[in-house]
Amino acid sequence: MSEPRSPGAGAARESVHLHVYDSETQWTWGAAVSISSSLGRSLQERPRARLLLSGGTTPAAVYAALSKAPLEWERIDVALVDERWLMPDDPDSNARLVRESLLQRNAAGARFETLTRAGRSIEEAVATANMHARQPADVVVLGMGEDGHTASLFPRMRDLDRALASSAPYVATDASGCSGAGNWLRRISLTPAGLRPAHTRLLLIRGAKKRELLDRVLAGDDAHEYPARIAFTTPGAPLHVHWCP
Ligand SMILES: O=C1O[C@H](COP(=O)(O)O)[C@@H](O)[C@H](O)[C@H]1O
Repeated sequence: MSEPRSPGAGAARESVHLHVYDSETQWTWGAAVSISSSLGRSLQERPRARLLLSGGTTPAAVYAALSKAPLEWERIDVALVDERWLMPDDPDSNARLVRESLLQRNAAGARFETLTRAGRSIEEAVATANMHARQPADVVVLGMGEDGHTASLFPRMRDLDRALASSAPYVATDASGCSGAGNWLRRISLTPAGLRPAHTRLLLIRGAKKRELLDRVLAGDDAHEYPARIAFTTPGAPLHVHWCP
């Protein structure tokens, strides 16, 4: 890892643990076992555990592996790190991805909170998400786009400042002007304030491009350049990065 630019930033990077796997299969099972172990520990300590999941193209195999974990899934609340302003059954929604990959097999009995719901405005959806977020997350699974975004916090996004500085766990975002957001500009996203209380943080990434990007992300601390930096600059739990080629 690069030399820290300040004692504070260095301390944050020291709390990043990189788990490297040789193959996608090992990565899938390594990450799934890590999430499952954390949830199991939480269930020993509390009546319910809370799991926040990202969407995108990376995590489906891990979620499918996790769905086979022998956990008391009826005691687990599954919610989303972020969502495109789409209904939960839309094929491009993160909710649909989680439902089809995780909420199957042993995990079919988990309680699932979507961020969007028919007939609900985006402001109402954010208010409901913030109410649910009063229960701190046990495990947060983050992703990172090739532009360095995480959740729905995109570089140069119009209201990135507001989202990064927000004291609310979730905000509505407008990703206009950020090509990484694709056709989905209106979104709901976890903020650093929402990430902070989580007991366990994971970042799931694959491929050479994202490994190079990770090095650049870890070499600085400005979340405006790479919002994915909130994963390790936000005070709280260490970050476990799971990567395979
Ligand atoms: O838009 C999103 O992208 C990120 C990263 O996705 P990936 O396809 O590069 O893995 C994801 O973490 C986020 O939940 C999603 O809404």
